[in-house]
Amino acid sequence: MKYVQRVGVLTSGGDAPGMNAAIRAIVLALGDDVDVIGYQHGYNGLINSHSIKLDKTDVDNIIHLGGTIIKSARCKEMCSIDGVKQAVSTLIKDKVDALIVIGGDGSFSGLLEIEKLWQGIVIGLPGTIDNDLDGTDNTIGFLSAVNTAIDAIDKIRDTADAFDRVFIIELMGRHSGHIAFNVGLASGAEAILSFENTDVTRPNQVVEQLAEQIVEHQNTCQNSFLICVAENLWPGGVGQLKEALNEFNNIDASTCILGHIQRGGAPAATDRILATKLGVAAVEAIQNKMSGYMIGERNSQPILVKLAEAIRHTKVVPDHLIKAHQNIKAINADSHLNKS
Ligand SMILES: Nc1ncnc2c1ncn2[C@@H]1O[C@H](COP(=O)(O)OP(=O)(O)O)[C@@H](O)[C@H]1O
Ligand SMILES: O=P(O)(O)OC[C@H]1O[C@](O)(COP(=O)(O)O)[C@@H](O)[C@@H]1O
Repeated sequence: MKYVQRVGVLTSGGDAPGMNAAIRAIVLALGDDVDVIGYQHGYNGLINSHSIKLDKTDVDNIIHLGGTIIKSARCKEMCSIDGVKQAVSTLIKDKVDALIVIGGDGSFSGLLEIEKLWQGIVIGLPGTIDNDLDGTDNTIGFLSAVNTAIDAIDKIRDTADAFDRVFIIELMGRHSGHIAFNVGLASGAEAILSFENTDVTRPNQVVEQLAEQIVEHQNTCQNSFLICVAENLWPGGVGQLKEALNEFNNIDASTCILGHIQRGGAPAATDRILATKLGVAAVEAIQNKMSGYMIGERNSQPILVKLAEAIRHTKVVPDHLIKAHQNIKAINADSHLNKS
């Protein structure tokens, strides 16, 4: 294969803090001799041939910015063979030698479709706040989202404490509980309801147990009670859970959906460093003519994971985190009972 002269980059799916830091690292590591084309709005940019040339000056002072300077999107057309063919024809027309896609498992599925029809090098960088990609300890954006949510919940705790209120807080992650669990643990939530520890096929049982826990807490320590709930877990949403608690035991809970604030804001230090490390490693992989890999991180070291492996299974919340929450809950309940 000839020397790599032109590299395409795009960001796809939900944006994640640190995507800009990754773009910066890629452009700087490739240096002046390689052209970088930023395809805009995810795969739409490839399909509709919307792109900008990226050079060193374009990535000045972006390491601290949330969002993505080349925009992101979800692109339905890419899920059809015609869309994939169109994307490939743009890569050929633009004489691109390698394509780097920063996104999650959906975006990597798109990249694998491109790989089937295109001779160039394809590399994925894990960019999603959901942290659900197998083969990497963390995805770019996850820890920033966790920090943002913790900041918000600390504020909710103040007002909840002032009124001894019950708050149900919804965290992002439609299919995975990494955000809900990590945020719940770090904000000291009294309850965490996530895919890994909640059987929503038995909603009455869940409500009964939760209500018991709330009443016991209110009787023993008279303080706020925070419940972190993963998005898309409870049938009908957190509003329905509030209603169910009210109907079951007259519990008056407030709800707060943190929503997209979790995706915005400056990337945390950890994400700036992760994105820079992985961006540089992506360039190294391209220079070594490695194709079909996600660049992940294991024990602080960049690693290459086959794209197909990275998306085969959704990464689940580790058991030790679930246990840690259970143990803390039990110890907390005991100590309040002993005091009363
Ligand atoms: N099976 C697929 N084939 C081709 N493209 C896909 C496929 N699944 C997802 N994509 C593309 O990737 C985009 C982002 O996927 P999505 O699941 O929304 O986010 P993420 O990449 O963060 O998981 C989709 O809008 C679509 O353009
Ligand atoms: O911004 P949208 O399109 O409403 O999507 C919301 C979803 O995107 C995310 O923020 C990120 O998901 P992806 O990275 O998989 O795209 C999810 O946590 C959330 O469920």
